[in-house]
Amino acid sequence: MAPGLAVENGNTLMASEPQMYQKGVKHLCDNGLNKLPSKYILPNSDRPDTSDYSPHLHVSGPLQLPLIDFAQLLGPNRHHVIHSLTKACQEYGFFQVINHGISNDVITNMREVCSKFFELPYEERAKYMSSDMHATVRYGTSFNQNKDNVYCWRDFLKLTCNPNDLHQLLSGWPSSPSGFKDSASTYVEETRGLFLSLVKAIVESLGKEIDENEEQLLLNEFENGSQLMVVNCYPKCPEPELTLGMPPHSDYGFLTLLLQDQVEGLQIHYKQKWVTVQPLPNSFVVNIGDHLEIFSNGKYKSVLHRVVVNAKKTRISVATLHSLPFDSIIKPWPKLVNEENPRLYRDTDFGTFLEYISSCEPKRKNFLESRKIIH
Ligand SMILES: O=C(O)CCC(=O)C(=O)O
Ligand SMILES: [Fe+2]
Repeated sequence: MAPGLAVENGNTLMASEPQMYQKGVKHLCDNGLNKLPSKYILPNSDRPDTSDYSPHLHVSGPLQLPLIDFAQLLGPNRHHVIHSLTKACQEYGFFQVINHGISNDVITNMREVCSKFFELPYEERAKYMSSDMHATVRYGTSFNQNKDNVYCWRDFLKLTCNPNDLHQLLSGWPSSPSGFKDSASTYVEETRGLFLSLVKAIVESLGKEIDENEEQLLLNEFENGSQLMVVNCYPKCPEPELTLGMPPHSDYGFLTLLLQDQVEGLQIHYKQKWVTVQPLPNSFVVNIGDHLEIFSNGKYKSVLHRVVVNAKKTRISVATLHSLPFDSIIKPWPKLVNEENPRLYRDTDFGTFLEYISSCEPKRKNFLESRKIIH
């Protein structure tokens, strides 16, 4: 047992508990744990319902998200795929992309360096810890560790990777494990390429005529847009039914591309129920963020999702959040606003979004609600 630890009620506790939790879940587990510390125990109403939480107890089984075959999107069947995309965005706010063209090597290398990062000694990971929500490299724990009363069972590494500054940003990225910077920067560039193709298809799926010039202008904005990568680690949890890896939230960007491993954990709010998304090897789960909800004037909604943890396997996921540049104004696409379809959201600058996220527990969709115009 590490120095400074004391055993109480069969549970291992630190003499100076608050600091211990700031060091993250991985650190806590590495010191031996057979019971969930109270810091992570959610009130009854917020706990994952065990009938939802355990895939084996699922009445209807895990959810297979609508599949978007990216190769088909680039071929003669594009209009069919665009139609499926409209349906997926409207019904689920989520879809799964296959045949996306990002090679297995790029994905495998990324998975490997991410796993290795969380296996590094605590002191090595701690070099990237920062309480500054605006730091461009940030290792941390929970959802918003400065504000959360109950902590989530998650550690993360967040890297800002905006294309215009990527070269300069890279110098601050973890130098250990070896190959991290190479694998992660390749992954960032490849996911950005996929995002740009998906944005083009999403704009098309909104069903408005757009000439080539207009389209190019719109896409140029995204090309120089913002990108944040979040590597999430959810260690094995001694009492998974009492806590969550991530609370219900929507993502603030335009689209999020998520690479999950084979361990189930992601749940989306679908037809008033929490349903587990079945992992599909080497695919990307894509979901609509708040900015796309605003841009589409509410035609597409950002959907609440959360993460449940389990007692058997550590889970690692990589999310890249893509949107317009940080200095942009997020607003409904004028083509979607007319007399019959009045504008439903106020203009919002990106900074206000980020300010909100760092200043409170950004649970559920409170911020987006505050941007709505009530007619
Ligand atoms: O780990 C997951 O499956 C989801 C992660 C997520 O929702 C996020 O990073 O915003
Ligand atoms: Fe998310």
